Amino acid sequence: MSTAAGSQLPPSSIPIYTTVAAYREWRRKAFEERKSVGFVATMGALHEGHLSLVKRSLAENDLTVVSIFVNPAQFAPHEDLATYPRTFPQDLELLSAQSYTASHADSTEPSVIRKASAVFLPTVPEMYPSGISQNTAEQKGTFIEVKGYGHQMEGKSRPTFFRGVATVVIKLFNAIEPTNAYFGQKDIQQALLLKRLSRDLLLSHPDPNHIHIIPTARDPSTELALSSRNAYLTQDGHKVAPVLREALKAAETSWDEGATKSECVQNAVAVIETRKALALSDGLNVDMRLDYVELNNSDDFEVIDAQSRKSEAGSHPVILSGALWVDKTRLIDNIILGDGNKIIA
Ligand SMILES: Nc1ncnc2c1ncn2[C@@H]1O[C@H](COP(=O)(O)OP(=O)(O)OP(=O)(O)O)[C@@H](O)[C@H]1O
Ligand SMILES: CC(C)(CO)[C@@H](O)C(=O)[O-]
Ligand code: BAL
Repeated sequence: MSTAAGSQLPPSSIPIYTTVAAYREWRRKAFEERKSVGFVATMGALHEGHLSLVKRSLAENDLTVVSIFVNPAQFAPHEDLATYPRTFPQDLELLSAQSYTASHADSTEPSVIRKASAVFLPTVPEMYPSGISQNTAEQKGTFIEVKGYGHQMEGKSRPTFFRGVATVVIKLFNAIEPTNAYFGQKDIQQALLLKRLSRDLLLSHPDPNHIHIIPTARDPSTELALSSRNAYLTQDGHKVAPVLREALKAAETSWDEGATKSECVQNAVAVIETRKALALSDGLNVDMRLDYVELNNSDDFEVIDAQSRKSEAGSHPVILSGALWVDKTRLIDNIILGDGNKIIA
């Protein structure tokens, strides 16, 4: 299949658009034909987590667009932009293999097999016409901040992260004009913040109710949350990485049993400390550093009170989340306490 601009792209059964102008030609036809467009934004190095988003989009939309763009603005200068895994030919193969059979309500009509309709693969200058520095003090041009919602949780450790995410995602929404967009629960703060961005900026493509949060896909045997950065883990790193999920599960159990927030966090930390000690005695060559375990209100991301308990929170969703460094890999994970159905849908 020919591509809009690229000559060095691998052969693909899915059209690849590298410019906004070429993509818009395609999108115009979809508008004219009144086709719904589902959108999955990614940074590539695709895995089953990304594919679960693609599957949902294929099931719920006539057409599905996947973007692959490693966004410099969301990486701080000391972070891993240069080494972020880039596996485009493999990504295309995985995407090409996804399909969904849509049957008509009227059973006399033949069913339709849906596959991803387009890949949006822009260059950095295409997305940042005014240029882009990872150093926010040097940046010029237009940036988006969702004030008050980007400094807690992940934003505490990555202060410029959500500015970079909000900026690139508003650009992607403007370019793609999706009917529906799909984001993963693994990055829960990101997904909720993007819903807020859509609400605050009165977006229609997508409106906040058409931004969907999909449960975290996990390794079936260890429950480790799938993540592109897991590719950085060594063999020993893989052995200890599931402990973040185990720690969060321990905190969830404590919460359900009526413990205070502060006791829940202590229990999670204890699980990680025990695993660290075991790794040492087993002679594993691995460096584990807990970044945080915290419980935050799902509305405003503020930290909940140390003495809060489940009985006070009721069914209102609280985000139990954590980040753990295993050598150079920063793992994140979360569990929604309370009524997760108010968030994940
Ligand atoms: N395990 C997962 N389950 C469901 N969705 C996921 C999972 N991992 C990532 N996603 C979602 O896929 C989308 C693209 O994410 P991204 O390309 O950054 O992948 P990633 O695996 O999260 O990478 P990273 O290692 O940088 O965190 C985001 O909406 C993200 O939340
Ligand atoms: C949403 C996103 C594609 C923006 O670059 C990225 O933050 C991600 O992959 O989660
Ligand atoms: N999935 C989050 C992308 C990032 O950490 O940059």
